[in-house]
Amino acid sequence: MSDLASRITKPDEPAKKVDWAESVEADENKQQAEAEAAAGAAEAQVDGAVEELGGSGLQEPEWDVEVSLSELQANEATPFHSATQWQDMGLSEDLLKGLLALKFLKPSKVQGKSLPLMLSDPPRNMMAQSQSGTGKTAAFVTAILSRVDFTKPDQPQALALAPSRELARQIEGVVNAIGRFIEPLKVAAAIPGALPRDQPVRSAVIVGTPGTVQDVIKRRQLDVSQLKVLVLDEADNMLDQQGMGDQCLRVKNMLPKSVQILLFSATFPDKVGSYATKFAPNAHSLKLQRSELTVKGISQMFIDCADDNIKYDVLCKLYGLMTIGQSVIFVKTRESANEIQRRMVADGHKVSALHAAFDGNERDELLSKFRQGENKVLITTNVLARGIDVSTVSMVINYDIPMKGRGDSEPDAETYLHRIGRTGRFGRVGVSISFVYDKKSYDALLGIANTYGIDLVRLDTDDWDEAEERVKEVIKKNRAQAAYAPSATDNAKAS
Ligand SMILES: Nc1ncnc2c1ncn2[C@@H]1O[C@H](COP(=O)(O)OP(=O)(O)OP(=O)(O)O)[C@@H](O)[C@H]1O
Repeated sequence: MSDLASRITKPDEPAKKVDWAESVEADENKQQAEAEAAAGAAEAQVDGAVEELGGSGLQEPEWDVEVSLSELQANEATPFHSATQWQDMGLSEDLLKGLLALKFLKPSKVQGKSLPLMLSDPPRNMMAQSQSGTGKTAAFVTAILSRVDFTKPDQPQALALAPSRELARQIEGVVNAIGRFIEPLKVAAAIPGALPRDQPVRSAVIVGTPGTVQDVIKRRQLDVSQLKVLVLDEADNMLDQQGMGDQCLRVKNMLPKSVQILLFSATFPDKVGSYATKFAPNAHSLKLQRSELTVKGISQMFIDCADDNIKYDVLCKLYGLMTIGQSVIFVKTRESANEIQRRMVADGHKVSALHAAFDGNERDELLSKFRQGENKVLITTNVLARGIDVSTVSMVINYDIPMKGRGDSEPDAETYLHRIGRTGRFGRVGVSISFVYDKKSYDALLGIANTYGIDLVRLDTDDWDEAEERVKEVIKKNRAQAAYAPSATDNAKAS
């Protein structure tokens, strides 16, 4: 393990022996006492947890609030800071009201930078990259709602495509939430089973998956003659030639030539870069360096399991931590998702599985229960790796390291980044734990760590008390103060 060792940070504190149940109880009491003090700061952040965005509407657990969102947004070093205000962007009153009602008090960096470019006239294409959980959805939804002419509410004018039905539904929710003061606002979801067959789509905004959208256009259910904006969320995934690239191109070719194309993702690997440039020619571009891609609030850890069987035992040991907040466990196949769920349930744990073999309604219901906090642990495949925003997710487990290529020959660094990005949303902290168990999985994780310059923390399973304490500490911190605090040199420069 010498190579990975150079990327590994060992926990620095000495192992602390604590009784797990006692420490949780003590922490709960402390949290209650701290809750009131923290309330002011906590109030500054309401996001995917709010009912309007499909969340439970409950306040998040009163974990230690390390730093308020307003402090985080004031810090230029974070992706949550913007030099501009919503009020400077020429948005309509209704839109401003919608953003502020969601307590989106200030734009994030990607919002502040991309919106003026997307809204400039004549419209120009845009390719925008920003870390996971930094508000790309609100950026393109605000652009869409600024471009639509609401005197023609039945006329399709904007189309957003996403790689999964869950993400399309989520974006539909964000359009309705940000546009709640716009009258009349009509949004349709073009996902399998959601649109009545053979009836025209009478909505100004359509959010869908590429296959279904292609079908409804072909069947002349969707009149695209006046479409002004096309958004591809998770654009690198959507344009991937091995996946949905052809479908997206066919959809684009059926739209008016003048359509403004907006591509958003946290990752734009070189491989799709040139294709994306052809798909959205002459685009404004906001790009990140590879080293900027990891979200600082996510503590990335790994566990070296002796063999494949041990992975399951380790997972069960982690169960107590998984249910402090909410957790997502990523596995390679639907079959292993089912199998792990079956075993865990038989062993007395409450977990659900969600993958593409379930029918649409079942998938909607499962995710809705997870958003509401009814289910705390979700076992899934890459179908939920991208875009899904549940702010109370505090832990992501890579039960299988994501792989791609023929015969899973290469590590899938982009998918790793998207998977771990299901936690640490908009400045929160979270933990990701990746399991390695043989040379292939070890080399794959090393490759990913090298790609992004990640310092992985190794969790020592010989000392569970210490491992648990370490993870629990991170989960309980509501904000990433340490990670985003300006360094001493930054302070010196500023003064
Ligand atoms: N300006 C803002 N102020 C406060 N919260 C915000 C703001 N913009 C977005 N959020 C919240 O941040 C969270 C993450 O946003 P979003 O899902 O758009 O991230 P993303 O960049 O699209 O992530 P991903 O790359 O994973 O798709 C959401 O819960 C959203 O409600």
